[in-house]
Amino acid sequence: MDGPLPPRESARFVAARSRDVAVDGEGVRRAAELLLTAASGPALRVDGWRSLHELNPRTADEAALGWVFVVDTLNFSFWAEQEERKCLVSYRGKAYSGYWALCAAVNRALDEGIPITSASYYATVTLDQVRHIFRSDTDIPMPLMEDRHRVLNEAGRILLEKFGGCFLNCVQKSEKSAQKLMHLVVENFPSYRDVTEFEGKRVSFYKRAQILVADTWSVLEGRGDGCFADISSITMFADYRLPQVLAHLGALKYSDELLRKLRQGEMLSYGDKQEVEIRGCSLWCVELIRDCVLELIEKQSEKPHGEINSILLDYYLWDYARDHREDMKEIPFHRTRCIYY
Ligand SMILES: Nc1nc2c(c(CN[C@H]3C=C[C@H](O)[C@@H]3O)cn2[C@@H]2O[C@H](COP(=O)(O)O)[C@@H](O)[C@H]2O)c(=O)[nH]1
Repeated sequence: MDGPLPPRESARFVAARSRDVAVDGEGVRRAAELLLTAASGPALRVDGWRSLHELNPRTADEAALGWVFVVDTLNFSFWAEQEERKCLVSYRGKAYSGYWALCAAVNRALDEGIPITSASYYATVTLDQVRHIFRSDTDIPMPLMEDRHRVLNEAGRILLEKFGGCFLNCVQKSEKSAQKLMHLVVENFPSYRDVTEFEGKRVSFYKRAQILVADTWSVLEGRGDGCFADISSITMFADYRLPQVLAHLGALKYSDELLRKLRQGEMLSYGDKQEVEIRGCSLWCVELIRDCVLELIEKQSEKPHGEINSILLDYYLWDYARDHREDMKEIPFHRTRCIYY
């Protein structure tokens, strides 16, 4: 059986048939203009990944890649049932939530002498140890703890069996191709197989596999083993924050029926028609925004130093969503519990 449509083609297919979610041309242009103002700044640069985020690794070595691999293996489903009662992890005097709580817990474990980024450790780590490592300051635990334990054991065992326990070996097998690395990850690590069906077609968004490639490129600052010739073929990462910020910017429109569901906090299952429409249209929307940004850059005199791609636009929009949480309260995010995003 042939594989699923690749992410970009999946998004195009879904967006063309979507009924409850639509990409808005005017909103795409407005979002592109917002991003253009950032294009010459530090945010839309591959070396921004480290300098802008204090929890990210300070080095560009094998240990840093090991950190990226274990974090992106667990990079899913942090949203809380009630925004005011959520998992928090304090690290070096600062409390973090969501994705950053995951990073803070990993760094806290390393400081405590727990080798959480070592495959030989997390291949056999127990559920109780995982609960301790990712413990919350509040009485609200990080969601899907049992799933986190399972995917950690699975990823650790496979990394030991197939790549000598070292993610750098997997990166080097990709021979500086982002697509090859993404497929190596999806073929070897089942928890990364973000594939579903839409109107009879198998579609893929590969959110965690793509962000793993992007974070590998970022932690290596696009140099050496991270100098991927085809890095711009990686799309945005179809999570639950990007749709929210794209809707907030007017680039994505929801039907009244879907908006009512989202406002009521109704859960959508992974693979539901409306859930796939939200993810597919978001991915397609960022592709159109990128095309628009590149068009606008063509028209202006000074050019940004490096290539603007969907990864850098995604990172910027994701950070924007976190910084504008208050302004976005009216736009709910969709609630899906799964290990894929
Ligand atoms: N589209 C996209 N989704 C991303 C990321 C990140 C963090 N990555 C980079 C950002 C800074 C670092 O430099 C990392 O490289 C996490 N997520 C997703 O968001 C959700 C968590 O959200 P909240 O509950 O608010 O923490 C969850 O699905 C998580 O998987 C990204 O960048 N883009």
